[in-house]
Amino acid sequence: MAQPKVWLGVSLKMYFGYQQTLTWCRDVAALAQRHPAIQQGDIGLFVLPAFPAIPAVAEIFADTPVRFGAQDVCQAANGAWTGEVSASMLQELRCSLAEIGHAERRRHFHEDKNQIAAKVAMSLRHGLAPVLCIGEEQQGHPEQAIALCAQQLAEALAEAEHQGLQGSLLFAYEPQWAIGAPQPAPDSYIRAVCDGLRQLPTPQGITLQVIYGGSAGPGLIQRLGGSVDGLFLGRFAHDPQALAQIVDEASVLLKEIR
Ligand SMILES: O=C(CO)COP(=O)(O)O
Repeated sequence: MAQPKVWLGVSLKMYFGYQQTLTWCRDVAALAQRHPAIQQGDIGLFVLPAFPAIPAVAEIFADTPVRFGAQDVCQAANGAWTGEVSASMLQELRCSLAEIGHAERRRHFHEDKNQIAAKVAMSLRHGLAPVLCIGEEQQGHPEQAIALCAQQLAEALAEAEHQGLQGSLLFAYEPQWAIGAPQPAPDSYIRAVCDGLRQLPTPQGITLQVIYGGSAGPGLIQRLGGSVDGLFLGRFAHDPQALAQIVDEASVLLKEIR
């Protein structure tokens, strides 16, 4: 299947309970069913619920183009890794994506670059597109952010390159200072950084699309224009109507710029 021109992804983090997750996903499934740009594959919608909800979410999205995946994946294939979930089990559950290296996991669970590189490789090995989260801690100049992200991207892809793995990767540029904030990073800042990130080299056989996350919500995708390949949403997609508005904005943008 061709890659969508615009991605809209939502991580539910640990905000919703089980039933609340399913109710929200049913609303998203209905949105996907009625929206031509999603049906035609121009907009790729994906949802990352908490692990226990994945089988039920898979049922809800079964007859829709909505992709789903996990918020994390184990770096090891299987074995004595209490509390972890393997890439192969996610594959069995029909996940197509695995989020890796979110700032909250780096902060609370001290995930380091070696773990992240191993998770990227493990995901690609099992046909899961990594949603690789990278972003600077403090706001500075766009050039500094690009340099730091470039280094983190190279580190995250090192193991996959070493193993000669192929696949597509979503690079979620998430400046840490803009996550959980009242508003996203300034438009000009996001555009400058994402324009730079889209030029970064990748190992042969690995393709990359850049999406922005960090207090993204209605109005942002149009302001960013063609500088990003989509958005990675959190809180501001909890209201299904807000998500529907963002989908509408993305389809207007597609008509304008592509
Ligand atoms: O971290 C994010 C997406 O994974 C962004 O979350 P918020 O949009 O809630 O800041």
